[in-house]
Amino acid sequence: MEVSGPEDDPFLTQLHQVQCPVCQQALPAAHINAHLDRCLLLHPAGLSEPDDDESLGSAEPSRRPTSPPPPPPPPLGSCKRRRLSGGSLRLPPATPTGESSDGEVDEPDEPGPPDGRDPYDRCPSPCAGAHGIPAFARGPAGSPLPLRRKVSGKRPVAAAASASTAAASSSAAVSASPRCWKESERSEDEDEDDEEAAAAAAAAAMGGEDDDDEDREDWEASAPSTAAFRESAGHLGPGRAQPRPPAREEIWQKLVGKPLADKMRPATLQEYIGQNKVVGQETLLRSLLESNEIPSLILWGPPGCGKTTLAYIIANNSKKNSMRFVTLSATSAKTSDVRDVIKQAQNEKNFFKRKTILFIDEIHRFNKSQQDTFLPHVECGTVTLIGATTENPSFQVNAALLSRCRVIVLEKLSAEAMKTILMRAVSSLGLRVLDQGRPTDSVSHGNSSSCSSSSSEPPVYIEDKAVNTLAYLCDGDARTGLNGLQLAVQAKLGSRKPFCKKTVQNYSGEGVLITENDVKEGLQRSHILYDRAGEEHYNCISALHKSMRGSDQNASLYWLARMLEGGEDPLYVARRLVRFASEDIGLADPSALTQAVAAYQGCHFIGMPECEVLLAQCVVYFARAPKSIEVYNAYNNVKACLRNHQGPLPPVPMHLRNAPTRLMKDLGYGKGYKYNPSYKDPVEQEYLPEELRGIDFFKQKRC
Ligand SMILES: Nc1ncnc2c1ncn2[C@@H]1O[C@H](COP(=O)(O)OP(=O)(O)OP(=O)(O)O)[C@@H](O)[C@H]1O
Repeated sequence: MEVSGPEDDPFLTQLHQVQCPVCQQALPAAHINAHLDRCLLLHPAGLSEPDDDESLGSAEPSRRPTSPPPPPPPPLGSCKRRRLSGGSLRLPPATPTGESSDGEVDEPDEPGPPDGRDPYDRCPSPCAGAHGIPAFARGPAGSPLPLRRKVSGKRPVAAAASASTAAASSSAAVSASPRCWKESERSEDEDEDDEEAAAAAAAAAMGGEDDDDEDREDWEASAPSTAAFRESAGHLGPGRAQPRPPAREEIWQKLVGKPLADKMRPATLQEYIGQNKVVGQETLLRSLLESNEIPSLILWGPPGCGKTTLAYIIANNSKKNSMRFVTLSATSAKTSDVRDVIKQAQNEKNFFKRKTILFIDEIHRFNKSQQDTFLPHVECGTVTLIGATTENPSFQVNAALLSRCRVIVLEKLSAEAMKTILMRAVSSLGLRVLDQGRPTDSVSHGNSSSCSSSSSEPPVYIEDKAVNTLAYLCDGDARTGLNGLQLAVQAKLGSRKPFCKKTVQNYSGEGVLITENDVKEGLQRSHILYDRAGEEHYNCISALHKSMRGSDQNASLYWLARMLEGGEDPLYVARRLVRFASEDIGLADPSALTQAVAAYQGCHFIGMPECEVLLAQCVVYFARAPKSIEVYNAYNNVKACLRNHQGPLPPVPMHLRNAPTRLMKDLGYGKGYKYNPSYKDPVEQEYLPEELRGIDFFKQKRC
């Protein structure tokens, strides 16, 4: 909350005198800004006076209250600090989005009073020291640059205000990025990132653009943020000076804090790699997004393929079009949270005609009745639902809800797409890619910045092969790939072993080299992508069954190993083998059933890992065995016959009935039955009900 002071009262404003920091002249507070403009022209070096700066700077910490009680009216002359200090400027909050506890994001607020913090305090750029008069930048040689603001035609306060606008827009840009709108995910250091970005934008606006590029780069390297990452990845477009090739410390700093995958999250469709079937040019979803017609969607795909990212991109898009975007995670949200969101959405629709998009991550974690809560509201358009799920929505999402949503199937990212994503990260970290096939001087730079010849620090390299391997090993999961890269780099930089030039042919430099092995270790593939409770469980067992049916012993072993290595229960596989023995091998090799039951019992006795070979033996036996579905088909025919029968089922013929009592015998049960062993020759006897006489379930397809 801003503290009110005498300058707020027109009478007191006239009455109170302030001292010009340039010429030291005392004059009414209301005239100080107009005076400063003139004074700066007359005394261009005036602000370099160390005493003044120092006095203002040193006064600053004590001025900043932790909790702001209204101060007593200051004595004459003391209000110069209040008037000129950055803290008294009406700056927007560092994070201009207000979010409710459920993650709702509102539009940026109007610029308001700073909430007790001076953003300039945080900026380590050269002008940050000038707390009192933040706009006074200095030239490279330390000379002040007073004319700069004259060119811009802004007074210090006005310039600072425009800086604050720049800060706001910078902050808004950051807040529009996905990592900011999810309140629950915001960490303190993210807030700091935003504030620092805002302060930097303010500093840049005040101090000019040319001189502080280098300082700004330093600052960005030491205060990593999404903005800095995106900038170094070339997102800010042409015309920006490329950052200096970063040394180990700078790279290390960039990796501190949030996971690399989060920092690299794309904010626009242009940065969204792969998934062309869904969001490529001329796809339905893209045109809907471009025309701002967002239907209710279920995004279905494996982990790390970009579901949440796509939702964030839609969020950015919808915020631009003044829609509300509310996010809930089904892992933590309760039904009451959903109701609250719906209620707010109704109010927004009724009173402000604003649409609400509700994003529910992991929607499959909501039970059916929770899903029912928003069904009518999706139906009537109160909310547009976007759900993300790794599970097959046909099983996990309420059928009624499903029919009101368009299901978008995202695929695992291809190795090429993964390579692009990884190279983007490599570039933004400032690593250089070492292509072993090329001679020394053609080492490709991950960052196209100028060469490090000017840098005293040895550079950090990553083998091209290492990036390729990572792209393949992460199995289409961008999060795994990026975080694997992060771990590899951190582990290598942490150990601080420079690489020996002999290790890489043709390279004669010094520095740190991240190799394929580092990447493999970083990826930590202790688990194979396999979800015992979900989709992958059914996919793999189906692949095993089909491979055995197709007599492909290699594929059969592969799918078996993939399940067992992924932690599947061996008894689950063994049960499937018992079924396969009858369903697919049947009477072509009746001992298959015995094999399967034996394998089941063996697994039961000895468990994993020893039982894996039992299963492997059985699987290969089955893959090689002759196949017959004769029995299986015939039995299906019988079932169909029963199901399709019209009217009451025919009675069991009397001669086939058992007659354990006298009464039953008297009633004709068992009468006329021919006991086969009593006959030397085959017995002529009917066993089917009369109306089914002559039917052959083995020949016909269906009854
Ligand atoms: N198509 C893509 N283009 C560029 N980066 C991507 C893409 N998909 C994912 N990423 C990167 O991978 C990270 C994880 O992606 P995201 O959170 O969208 O995955 P997800 O499919 O929602 O996974 P999960 O189901 O596990 O939540 C992102 O932060 C982003 O850096």
